[in-house]
Amino acid sequence: MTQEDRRNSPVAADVLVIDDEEDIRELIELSLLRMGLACDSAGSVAEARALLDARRYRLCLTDMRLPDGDGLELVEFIQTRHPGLPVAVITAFGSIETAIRALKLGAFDFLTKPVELKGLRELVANALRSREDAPADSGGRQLLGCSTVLAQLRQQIERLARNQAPVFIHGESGTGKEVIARLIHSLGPRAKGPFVPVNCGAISPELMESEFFGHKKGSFTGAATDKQGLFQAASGGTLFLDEVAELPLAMQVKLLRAIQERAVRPVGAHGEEAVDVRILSASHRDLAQLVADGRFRQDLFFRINVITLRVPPLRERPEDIPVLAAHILARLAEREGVAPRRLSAAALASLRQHPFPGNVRELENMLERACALCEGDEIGLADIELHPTEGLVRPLPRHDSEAVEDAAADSDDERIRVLRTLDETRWNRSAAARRLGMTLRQLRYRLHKWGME
Ligand SMILES: Nc1ncnc2c1ncn2[C@@H]1O[C@H](COP(=O)(O)OP(=O)(O)OP(=O)(O)O)[C@@H](O)[C@H]1O
Repeated sequence: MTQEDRRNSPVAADVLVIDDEEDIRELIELSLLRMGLACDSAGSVAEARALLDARRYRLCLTDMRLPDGDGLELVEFIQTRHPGLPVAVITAFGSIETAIRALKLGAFDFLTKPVELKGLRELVANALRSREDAPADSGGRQLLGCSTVLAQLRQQIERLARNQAPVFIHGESGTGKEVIARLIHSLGPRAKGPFVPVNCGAISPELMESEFFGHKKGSFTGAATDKQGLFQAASGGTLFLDEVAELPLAMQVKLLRAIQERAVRPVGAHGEEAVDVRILSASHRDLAQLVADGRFRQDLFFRINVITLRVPPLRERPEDIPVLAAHILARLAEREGVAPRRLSAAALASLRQHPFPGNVRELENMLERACALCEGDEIGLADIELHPTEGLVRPLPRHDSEAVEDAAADSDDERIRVLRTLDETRWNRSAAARRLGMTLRQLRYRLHKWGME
């Protein structure tokens, strides 16, 4: 079959093998054929890219040295254009550094030359098995990035996924805390159970108990039917307490009890119901400091914070920006049904200098805006509109007294900042609050004060 025939063939092969040495290609293809797998092969980076864009594969195996480039380029290409496709590299004996670079870029494994058939078969079987076992819901998002800290974070996540300890994920807004929580859930033994995220800052204090533990019909005005709580909904799976620092103290006591007793009592019910949930939580705030200030209960802090995962802000890992940007641009292009746009070298360089107070979410918003503005297929410096003030915006104080809240809410600058962000997020209040570095409740408070809600 010629490359042209293959491109036009809708039937997917299982594995794409990329090597410029024909006898190695044949050897690999033959062993895979014996495993009942159909192969396509390519002898160069360009040929491989064309096949990857034209057909669907379950696995890709690439040699490192190719006549028009190297295997690392292909690993990067696959992470951005075909995320989710497992790729392994074949490296020359003794070049372990290259293998490590490939793993950091997202390859799942490597083989060394001369290729041993037993090792090859094991690697292929593993790749295909882990794909089949992969749970449907990891939120559809991967934790992308090639920085050393992110590679370490991925390793920690894999380890933590296997046990049941409560994990507190600490990082600024938009750094990927929810992506991480979903990964811990989806890589662990509870993957087939539900993942229930809850934004603790967005539930009104009066309804909190009923939201978490459920209620019985008639237990209060408006309780027209029995209602299941978040704990019951997450039973057998994971309950993710996002913005956990926003929980009122009274609710913290009840939550602690539910976690300790592994049981909840719905509002209006007489007895308790056993629940089996793993608790993950997250916040951009320093919980230990809140404990010291008497704003967060120490006993709950110890319960939920058995292990802390720190997610570094994007400005501490600018090397992740190219991979993230390419991935975001590919996703936007797929949504629009067009070819992905590229970032010019100058645009990329200036992104790497930007402090990104809103982290990956800010990068996503910025690129979405840039795609809307940009006319060609390359996004230039002029399209990315880096507002110098964006980098200077500090998160507002969150636990300060009403007086401080009022002063912040009253300033014109603050009003302009809030309104501009609301416009940018098309009045999606949750998204705007996150970008502004405040809770939904704080945003609502401001809008209410300004007579806008
Ligand atoms: N490493 C990453 N790889 C891919 N996407 C990422 C990564 N980090 C963040 N994102 C994306 O950035 C956006 C924000 O991520 P997420 O909601 O997980 O952040 P967060 O820290 O939970 O934010 P918040 O504290 O405001 O709730 C999402 O669209 C997410 O998919």
